[in-house]
Amino acid sequence: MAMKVALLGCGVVGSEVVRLVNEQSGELAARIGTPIEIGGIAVRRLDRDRGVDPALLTTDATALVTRPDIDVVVEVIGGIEPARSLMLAAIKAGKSVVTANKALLAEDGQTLQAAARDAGVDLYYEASVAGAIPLLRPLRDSLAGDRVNRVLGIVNGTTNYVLDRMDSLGAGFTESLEEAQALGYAEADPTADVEGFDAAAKAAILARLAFHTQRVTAADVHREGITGVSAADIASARAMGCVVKLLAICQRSEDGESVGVRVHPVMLPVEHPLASVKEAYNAVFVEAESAGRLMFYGAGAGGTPTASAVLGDIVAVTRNRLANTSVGEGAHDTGLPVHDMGQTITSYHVALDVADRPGVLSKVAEIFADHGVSIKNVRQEGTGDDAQLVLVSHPAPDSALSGTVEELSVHPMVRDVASVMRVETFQE
Ligand SMILES: NC(=O)c1ccc[n+]([C@@H]2O[C@H](COP(=O)([O-])OP(=O)(O)OC[C@H]3O[C@@H](n4cnc5c(N)ncnc54)[C@H](O)[C@@H]3O)[C@@H](O)[C@H]2O)c1
Ligand SMILES: N[C@@H](CCO)C(=O)O
Ligand code: NA
Repeated sequence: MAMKVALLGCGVVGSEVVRLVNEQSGELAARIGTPIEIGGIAVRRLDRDRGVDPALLTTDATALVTRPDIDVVVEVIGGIEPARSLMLAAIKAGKSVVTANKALLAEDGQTLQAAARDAGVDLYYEASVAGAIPLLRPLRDSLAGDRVNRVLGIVNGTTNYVLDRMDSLGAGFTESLEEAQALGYAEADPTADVEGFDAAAKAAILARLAFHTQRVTAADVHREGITGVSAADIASARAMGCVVKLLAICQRSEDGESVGVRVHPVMLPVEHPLASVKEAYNAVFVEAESAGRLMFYGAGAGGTPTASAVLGDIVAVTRNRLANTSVGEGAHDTGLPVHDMGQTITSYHVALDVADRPGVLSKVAEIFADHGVSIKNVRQEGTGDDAQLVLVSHPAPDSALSGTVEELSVHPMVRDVASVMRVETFQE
């Protein structure tokens, strides 16, 4: 008997899921041992030609998710509601659920996982982080016997595309964002991309899986987007042999008692493996105690690559159903809390427009020292009234670094803080 899939949403990702399920039906049946069929597709409007059998379309998603013949519900609507209610209704009705919805998982993944455990069904969400890249199941399954200490990644394709265009072509922010939207990478509201909300949601999901701590939600993630990244920042990064990337960083504290989860622009040395990730590609660097460093790379956005991850999950949950089993994810909770950004150890790059006069450098150095921040290197560019001091700090608590910049920004000797950005180092 065929496994029946109900699809919720038929947009960029959903329409590709339909196409792939139909095109690959023979191969999928052979691999799984049973055919997979699309049993129904919930859409908002019936009057659009989607190239699918119109008899499959319905506007009544609630009825579809509880229909007795449906085995697996695939949610690709996005957003919190009605996605959450529909998924909970599906789970309660004994269906396994596959979703690409990072916003919902980051906000309320705990509720969904608990419901799935109670119902003895699966909730799979590989497409929600880094699109096509197999990342969540490697973290959940392959690294289940290891201790992950840090996850560092480019997890938003839109912002990587924009930053890459600004850096490699000198393109403007707005035109690059419009291109990313036209290519189907951006969220329905691209503010979610450029202000870092999308990456923050993914960071929360990654932190939960990496550190087995259920309590991380998107609200716990320190978030800064890329709207403040200027051409001057990108030029400053270049002068230091760096590129600017928006990174999601999930890290255990030194004492192992808490975790830090953050998303912000970073100056990354060109020799760092993440620095060469171009266009809308994603890449995630995982540092584990026994496995060492691992890197996952590939297409993080776009309808077809994302649909590939959705299909992989459909196959996995179908196999589990046939074996009469489910994963029961989220039952083990280390309860590790999230510490404040201020406590996180970071390094800053600071470029200051100053006058080239005696005493300026020593005053700037004194302000760093007053905040307990040690300077790693300093260089001067230009002379006279157009001088710029470029300083890179040693690692220090983020609160000490932001305090230093705050004091510098109001000091009469500093004409302007031309660029401030955190710096990641890399040792081979
Ligand atoms: N596009 C990508 O590259 C990508 C990558 C990874 C994850 N995702 C995630 O996949 C999900 C879908 O993204 P998308 O890019 O396909 O979005 P989309 O806006 O293209 O598609 C969503 C579709 O859902 C429909 N919809 C909205 N409310 C509905 C309802 N109540 N009932 C039925 N249909 C409804 C919309 O009309 C739209 O066609 C989101 O959670 C997104 O974050 C997208
Ligand atoms: N808007 C997201 C889609 C993939 O989750 C991105 O640009 O990465
Ligand atoms: Na993925």
